[in-house]
Amino acid sequence: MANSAYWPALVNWLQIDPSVITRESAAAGRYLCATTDIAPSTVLFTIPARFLLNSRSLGSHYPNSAQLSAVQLMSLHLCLCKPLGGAPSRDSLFGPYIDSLPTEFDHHPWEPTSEPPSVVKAMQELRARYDEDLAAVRTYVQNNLQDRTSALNADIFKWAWLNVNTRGIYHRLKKNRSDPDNLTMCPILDFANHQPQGPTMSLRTTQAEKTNTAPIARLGDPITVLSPPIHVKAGDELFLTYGAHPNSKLYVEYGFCVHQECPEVDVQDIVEPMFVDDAKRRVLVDSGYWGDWKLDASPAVSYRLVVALSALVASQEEMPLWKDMITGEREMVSTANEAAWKQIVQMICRKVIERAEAALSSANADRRVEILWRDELCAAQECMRVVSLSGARRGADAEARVSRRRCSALTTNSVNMAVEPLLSTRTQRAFILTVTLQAIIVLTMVEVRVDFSSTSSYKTLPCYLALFAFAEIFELFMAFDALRLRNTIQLMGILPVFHMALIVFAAIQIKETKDALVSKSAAECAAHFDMIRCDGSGSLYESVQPFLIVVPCIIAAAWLAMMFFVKELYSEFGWAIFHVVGANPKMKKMYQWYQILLCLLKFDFFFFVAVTMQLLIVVLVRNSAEFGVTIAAIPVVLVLLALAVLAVQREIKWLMSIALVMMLAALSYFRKLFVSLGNPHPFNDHPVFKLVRIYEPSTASQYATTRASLTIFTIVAFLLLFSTFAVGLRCFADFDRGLREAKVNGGSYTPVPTKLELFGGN
Ligand SMILES: C[S@@+](CC[C@H](N)C(=O)[O-])C[C@H]1O[C@@H](n2cnc3c(N)ncnc32)[C@H](O)[C@@H]1O
Repeated sequence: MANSAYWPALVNWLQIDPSVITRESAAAGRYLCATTDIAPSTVLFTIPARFLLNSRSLGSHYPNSAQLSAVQLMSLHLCLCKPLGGAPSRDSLFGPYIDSLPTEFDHHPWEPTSEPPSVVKAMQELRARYDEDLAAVRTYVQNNLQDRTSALNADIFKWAWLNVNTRGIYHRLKKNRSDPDNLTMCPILDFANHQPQGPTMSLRTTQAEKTNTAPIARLGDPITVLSPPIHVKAGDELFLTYGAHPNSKLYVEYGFCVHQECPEVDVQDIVEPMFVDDAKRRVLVDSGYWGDWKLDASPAVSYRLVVALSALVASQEEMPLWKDMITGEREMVSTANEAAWKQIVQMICRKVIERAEAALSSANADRRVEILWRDELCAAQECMRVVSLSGARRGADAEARVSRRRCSALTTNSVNMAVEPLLSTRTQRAFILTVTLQAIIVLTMVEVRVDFSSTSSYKTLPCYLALFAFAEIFELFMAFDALRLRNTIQLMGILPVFHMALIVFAAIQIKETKDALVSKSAAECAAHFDMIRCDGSGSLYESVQPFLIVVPCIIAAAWLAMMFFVKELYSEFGWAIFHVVGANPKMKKMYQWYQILLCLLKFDFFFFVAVTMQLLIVVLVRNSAEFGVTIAAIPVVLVLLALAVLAVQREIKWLMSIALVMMLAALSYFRKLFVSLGNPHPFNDHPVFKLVRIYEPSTASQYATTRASLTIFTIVAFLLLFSTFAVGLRCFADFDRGLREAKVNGGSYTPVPTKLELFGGN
């Protein structure tokens, strides 16, 4: 039958009216698309079990079919029933379906041409699987179907086998979930092309899968296909995700490549020859870490490769430490060992880059092969960048320390919690030194050189200085904390945002201080000079002005230096995240939200204290009820913040719920305070605060600066708390999804499956 006529015959045979149809494109062959607008996750069609081509539906039609695997039996049936010479298939069981299959696989990669070595190896493995199946089917036919031996043509068998391999999907038919015979071909669904990300169709969980047993019905369960979880318009293509496969696998198993965000390279062909020591090879084989070693763009090196290379460079004495590492008892063998394997990784990267560049410079007729080489180049370049930033520079230091460390490393059983000990790299030390130095200089100037004791009536100035000193100490704490936790988000929060705000705040204070101090006109000062209220020679303002100007300059210079170090630290900490939660992109995303929340909670603390400080120093009347309420609020809020940290770290749902509700209450508190500050009228009857003094004409000028800064601080505190609440909800949604275990287990690195491994192929 002509291939274009398959569709009416197919739906007629299936006796369904699906809201989908097939179309054809030059790039991806036939594909499924919607015939009408479709609501999210709606049933598109159901294929009854008798129309599914698998070991159950075929088994009873072949004698001793248990001698064959599902792939072999399905391939045999297709081979015997292939439509020939333009006529329809003569198969009474699946004829209309077999007529809808592709007529040839000319473009499917079969003989290696100029693919990367790991792809060539995968192609050879696929061929070995094919040869084995062909041999098994030949034996079976000779023993059971003697009259059909001439029908077993190798070319036709290849066509049949490739159909099964590219169109077979997982379908529960056996007792054991991992039985390779849980495989079927499903009419209509098998027109769906692959899309690695984004909303795709899905299959309703079958009864057998729900009860985790073999299906009760003789032919198994039907397959119900659901539309993507979004609105689909008529004419839109409907995709499936075949699995989270790299291009090498898509190419070898399915014959196509797609754009990959995070390509990877299998480097077994480079690493294997490095193991000249048979004993180490055996250790890796016995522990299950032999092979499947990859470099990728993120996080750079697969954990299996880390384990293998650590063993490769470990001395005999270090092998017990290596064993502790793979059982999760320690993070790494030693700093020196890590530096050494990272150097080998760089060497591997160089080799991959060289060979990829050579392959890409020679014209390649096949676009797919070009993509495969580009993936290798991209993954190796990115890996090289990350590893050289994180390891090479400190490799030299580490090697110098190696002999000293080796003895102690061998005698200690302590678990290394971090990738590198705190402050062990030059970048970390330089970063913290910069923050500390600028804090010391600024604090010294603020506290020692600028004596405002004589201006105690002007509360604005001591308040500003107290705020500034607090901000410097807070920044120092945050910097240490970010390094300790390898928290890149916190680093970003400190630098471009917080430190920049400090510069602006310091710069504004030059004018604010002048406005607050110099209240007499030049004429008044000429008549009667007042050291505090006048400007000019001998005045207080003249003595503090140089410091007011120097402070923002120092902070700005420190900002530039810190920017440089943060860039380096960012790459260095990429490793740490990998060590904490592994390579899984979903897990990394969850970890990033978690880091953002912790960071926001710390900034909440700062802004809460800053607002409270200003209220207590300049606004509230001592001995008033409001003063007491504000003092009492301090421990409550600090406990709230601490509880929120605990709740998110341990994923305690009830505690997190309480923390979120309290955040909402605190938001309304800040909103009220903000409304009060924005109101030009006095607040004698404000329920919480009496901000009267700030607006009284007699004292208004003294508090002008504080009013502005208090308003800004209140807005920022409100926005921060609001963001904390929103991010808190996001993190709450991630509770019980494996992040806590990943953090606790640290070095287990078990990849969490992120996509349905739907289509066949191993
Ligand atoms: C299950 S079939 C899908 C229907 C198929 N296109 C057809 O013409 O019958 C799988 C095959 O579709 C093609 N394919 C699927 N997804 C693709 C994609 N994203 N890009 C290119 N080809 C794709 C490949 O040839 C693959 O082996």
